[in-house]
Amino acid sequence: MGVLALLSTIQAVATVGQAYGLTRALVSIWELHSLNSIVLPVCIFVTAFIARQLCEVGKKWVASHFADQVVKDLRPQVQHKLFKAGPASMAQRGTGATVTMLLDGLDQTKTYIQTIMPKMLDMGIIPVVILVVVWWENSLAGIVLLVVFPLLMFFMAILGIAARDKSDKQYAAFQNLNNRFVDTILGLPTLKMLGVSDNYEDEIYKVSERFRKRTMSVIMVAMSSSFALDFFTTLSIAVVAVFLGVNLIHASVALFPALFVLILAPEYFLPIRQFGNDYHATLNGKNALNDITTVLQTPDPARDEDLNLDAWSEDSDLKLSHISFAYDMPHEEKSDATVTTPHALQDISLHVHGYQSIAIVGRSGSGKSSLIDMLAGFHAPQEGNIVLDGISTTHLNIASWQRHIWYIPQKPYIFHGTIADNIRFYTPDASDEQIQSAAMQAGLGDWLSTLKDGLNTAIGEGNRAISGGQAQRIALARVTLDSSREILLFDEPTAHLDIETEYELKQTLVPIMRHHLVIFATHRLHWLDSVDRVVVLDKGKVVQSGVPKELLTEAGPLQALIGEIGGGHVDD
Ligand SMILES: Nc1ncnc2c1ncn2[C@@H]1O[C@H](COP(=O)(O)OP(=O)(O)OP(=O)(O)O)[C@@H](O)[C@H]1O
Repeated sequence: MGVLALLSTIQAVATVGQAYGLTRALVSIWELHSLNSIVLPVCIFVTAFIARQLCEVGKKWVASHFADQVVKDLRPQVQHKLFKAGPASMAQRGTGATVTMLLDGLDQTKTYIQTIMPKMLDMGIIPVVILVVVWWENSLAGIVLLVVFPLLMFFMAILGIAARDKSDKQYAAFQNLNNRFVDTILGLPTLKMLGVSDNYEDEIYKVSERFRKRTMSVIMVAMSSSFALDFFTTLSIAVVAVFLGVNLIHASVALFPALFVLILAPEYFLPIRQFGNDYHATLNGKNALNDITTVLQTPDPARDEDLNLDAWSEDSDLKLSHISFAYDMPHEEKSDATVTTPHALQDISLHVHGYQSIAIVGRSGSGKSSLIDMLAGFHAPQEGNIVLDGISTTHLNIASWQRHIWYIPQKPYIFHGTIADNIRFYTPDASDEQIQSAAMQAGLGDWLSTLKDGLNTAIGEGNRAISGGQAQRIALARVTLDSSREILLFDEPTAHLDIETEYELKQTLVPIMRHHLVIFATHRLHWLDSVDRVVVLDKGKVVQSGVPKELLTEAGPLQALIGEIGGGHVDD
């Protein structure tokens, strides 16, 4: 910043020197002096011109270097913040908007910083230096310039506010477009299957049209603003010129000061004009920077690094008391005071002790995944209390708790790499034999024998596609590979498996359950024979809880659920 300010000051002095040399040379020629008399002014002009250009290049280099460094620092900070915020926050922002912020947004921020910062310094330094010189030469011309400048700033601010409002809307439309686009790409198989991909194409077209119109309206404001700025500066220069011309005619001012001031007048307005033009051109970068700053300023979810859980053993204890939780409202609904989100979990009390296996069942939307996510520490309850091994805490985002957890979501993520890499993802030191054995245990044997490269087959984004069931088996293989974690949280661990494969996997999972705390959400009620407890959820509340055998004999919510589903699968 200091270097940029120094270069701007040198540039201001060089601009004055350039105008001085030019004026001196012109006046000498006008007054018919010898050619020798213009050598020095021309040298001054050329030196000042070169110095000015060098300053310009230097400023660009420094600003680009600075912007590079800022973006280099920002990128890991934003990533770290997003990782800390967890999957719930990502779901709320939208994948498309997040990816755009991290890729295009950071590049736009770089352009914004490297363009606007030197222009702001120029605007603050160059006109002041020129004004002092003009005032020195002709105080009345100085007064004209001084009066016009705040007026110009005022116009620029008004137009800037109008452009900013439009640009905010355009940026929101851009984020919406990105989210829609990613949504459509991810949902393409469903859209094709339902035969509505054409409708979605129309929808994307409409959203992109909206974005186009908003972009056009930003460009309109930017163009009118540039026009207004140019008009007013030209008018101001004309006023100065007329004023000097009249004084020249009346011989109340000499030719040199009049010409010198006239040549300097456009230079006085140049920084503000350049700032105005670049401000509009970089509004997207400004919005991206705001977006990034908002992410960075979002308070981290409460995380307890101090609460220490050495291990989960047969004597360990977890008590949730009167827990309630509601998801954050989507951004567009936040401003609407009449909209409230219903609680996903309400007044939940749950006592878990030692190596138990607990099935959480309920209709779709009853809160099973939300409860599992809360146990994994992704959501902090808004009400209620949690006591972990005798220590009270308001949430389970606890480093030492999460170190003991295995969490398998409904759709386990498969990373770009080989099957073996994916299995050893959380256990990087596992040997090939251990991976092979974990793969067999998870029921991957038949599939692997059909693959030419076996465990070394590349899968994940852009590689060989795999089925949902295969992804879940890989996730289960990760679990069997790591015996150091005693708590298993599963959200529909067998949702994508056919009943025969599920039965095979059940044989693998049931022995694991005996020496682990296993809590899993499931729609498949045959698991009830293998678990110690079942918790029935309905509309976010625990409506029944107990030993499955006992609950199955009495009329109640579990019976009603079984009645509804008929077979072994609970669904609406
Ligand atoms: N990210 C989210 N933002 C807002 N509301 C959500 C979010 N995720 C879930 N919900 C809402 O919270 C409630 C509970 O959802 P949850 O996914 O926990 O139910 P579930 O029993 O696991 O359903 P399913 O069996 O269909 O997976 C539902 O009303 C759902 O619409």
